[in-house]
Amino acid sequence: MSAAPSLIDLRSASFGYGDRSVVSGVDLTIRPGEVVALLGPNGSGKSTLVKGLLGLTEHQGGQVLLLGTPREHFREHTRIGYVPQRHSLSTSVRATVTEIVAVGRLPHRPWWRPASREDREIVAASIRAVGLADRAGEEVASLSGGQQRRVLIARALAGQPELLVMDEPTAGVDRASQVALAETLRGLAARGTSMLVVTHELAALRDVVTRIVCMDSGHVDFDGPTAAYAAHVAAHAPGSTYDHTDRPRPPAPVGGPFDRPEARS
Ligand SMILES: Nc1ncnc2c1ncn2[C@@H]1O[C@H](COP(=O)(O)OP(=O)(O)OP(=O)(O)O)[C@@H](O)[C@H]1O
Repeated sequence: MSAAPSLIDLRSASFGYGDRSVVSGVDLTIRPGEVVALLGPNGSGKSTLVKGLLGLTEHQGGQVLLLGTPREHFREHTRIGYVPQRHSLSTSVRATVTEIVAVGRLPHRPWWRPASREDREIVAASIRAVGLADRAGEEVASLSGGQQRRVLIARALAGQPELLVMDEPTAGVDRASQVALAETLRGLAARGTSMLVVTHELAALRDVVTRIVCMDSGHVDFDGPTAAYAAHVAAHAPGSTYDHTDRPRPPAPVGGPFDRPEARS
């Protein structure tokens, strides 16, 4: 086991809304350098879990440590970047890519101090990291949904987080943007960026992910390396309702878990 301090540490954690518990009894540790894919059927509680650990849904039980600090006392929110689900930029926003990404630097300086040269360099590097350097001066409203998603990832990166949490970054965008987003995440992983990625499109991230965590009905039912995930999928009878995508399940697994046709389309 690595001696590096954990970025996320959940012990029997439960999250929900009001009186309703959605996620319960979750143990999860994420360490620096890991790229964890969080999978599970629709409604299994993936978003509730990531929002819960970030303090955006109710913490109903167990322990939640963020960078070693209990969630209730954690104040350094820029150390964990978050790109929420189905979030894109309003087409009515008249701002350039650079201006939007620069917002990610704001928590790092007093409101009255103008951006420093270092701030500007970090913003430019964040835009390069998502492959949008050639669009930096353009208005975000002129970009596709997938490109806007990359702008939001760049904005999170500009905060120089130690962990990047993304809720379905490749969902609902065209195939070309999915490929570009996967390329973006690949580049970040190569630079050692730790990530927790909720996804249904595992195939797109096959060579990026180091570990898979699966949820079912509010519980973690698998947590292990990508190679072991194949056996987990195989253990569930073909044709059962067990499925980590919202598309029809094929009659039998084809090749490895990453090669399932429904995950590729
Ligand atoms: N704001 C909310 N208030 C009350 N219940 C909610 C809220 N958001 C989600 N839920 C409920 O929590 C359960 C889990 O939803 P959640 O969005 O966490 O699942 P998910 O695995 O992320 O699903 P998907 O893959 O469709 O995004 C669902 O029954 C959902 O109706």
